[in-house]
Amino acid sequence: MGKEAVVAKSSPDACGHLIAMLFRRNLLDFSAEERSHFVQALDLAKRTTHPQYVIATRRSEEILGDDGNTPQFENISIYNYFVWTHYYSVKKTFLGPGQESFGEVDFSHEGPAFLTWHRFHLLQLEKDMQDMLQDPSFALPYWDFATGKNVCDVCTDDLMGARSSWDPAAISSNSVFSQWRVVCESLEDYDTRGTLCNSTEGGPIRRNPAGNVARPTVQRLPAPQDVAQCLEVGSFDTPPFYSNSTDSFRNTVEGNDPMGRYDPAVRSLHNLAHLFLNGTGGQTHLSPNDPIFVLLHTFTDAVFDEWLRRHDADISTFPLENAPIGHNRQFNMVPFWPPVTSTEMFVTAADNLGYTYEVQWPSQNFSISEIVTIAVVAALGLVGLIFLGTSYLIRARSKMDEANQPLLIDQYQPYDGGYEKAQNATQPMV
Ligand SMILES: O=C(O)c1cc2cc(O)c(O)cc2[nH]1
Repeated sequence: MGKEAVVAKSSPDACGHLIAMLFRRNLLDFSAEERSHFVQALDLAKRTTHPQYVIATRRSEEILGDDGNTPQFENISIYNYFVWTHYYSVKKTFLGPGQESFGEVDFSHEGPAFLTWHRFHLLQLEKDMQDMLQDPSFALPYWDFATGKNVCDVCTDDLMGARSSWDPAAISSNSVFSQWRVVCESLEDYDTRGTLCNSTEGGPIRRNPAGNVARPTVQRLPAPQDVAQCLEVGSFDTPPFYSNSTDSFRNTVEGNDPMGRYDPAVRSLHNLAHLFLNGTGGQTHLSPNDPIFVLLHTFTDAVFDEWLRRHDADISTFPLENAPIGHNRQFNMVPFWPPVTSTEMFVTAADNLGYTYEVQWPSQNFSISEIVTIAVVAALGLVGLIFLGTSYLIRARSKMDEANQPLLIDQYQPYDGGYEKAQNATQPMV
């Protein structure tokens, strides 16, 4: 059995068969042995040719090559396939030589399918790694990036790689990730020649957490309160189902204003975590090349799953139509094969997908106005209690006084010297 997962229970799938439950855990809770096993598994995935998929390196118009007889496909490693699918989903559309490529289509961001797309992306990598390791209990861990801090706590040499002492934007040579080389970095080629990313590896991963001095707002990670607030947003998504959707859980967790108000300068949660990494992990066409991407997205998926659980997985606000291209709920998510729709991924993971997260969710702090309201109500209540208590005491006291001082009772005969008179009557006269 793999070290990452504890298979403690099973749940029935759609056909009623029992399936083992995978536990996606916090990477920081891993033992030294589990950490090493996970890092080695990622490194093996980077070096192992994908046993099922090849990638297209030219668009459909040129897929048979210059001679019309040479299919333009390449083998690719399991991890680089994960990078390629993300690149393909965000790539610009080539409109022809000399024309600017069209950048308004994004199949995996800025729309309702953001969460469902990345959920399937992770499931595919997890399954590929299980098969590679011949270990069905292998589970991806997560990085709880909502620390509110300005440090990357998983950036250590036993995990995702510390900062190099020589170059602040490089990974320490003690980490295997310093040896990784990125794919899909030839943007110029893709956009001006209409080629597609191929399996050729280029430069090293760049990463400089909290190091973007030009943009102070991305020098600190999201806070736990951001997660708590975002889980309160009631609608999954709202028109226009884009990056300016207000009161939308999807848009909030994706990383616009936590309360769903759109402000192009504001980045939070998922987007902020990407930009905090400040390098390969902050550029959409490249970001999965930095393996922190996997952990950032498992945590984002954990927030999604918690939202589905708390709000009873109501798909009614996931649009059937009018979402950006590729984002309607019954569309196949590009470029996954076999075809899969957002609807299939819009389900609670434990009951339907065979995995769950071990997370302690932050509780919602009260806002200033809520604190003032609570204080006023509490003060009024206290005054009321004091008033009631005092009047009760006064009444009780006066009742006690009446009982303890019978001489004050009206019916009692007032003192008229009768006792002395009677006494005197029985005394013999001297
Ligand atoms: O600027 C952003 O908000 C931003 C950058 C970035 C990179 C990435 O790979 C994503 O998946 C999202 C994202 N957002």
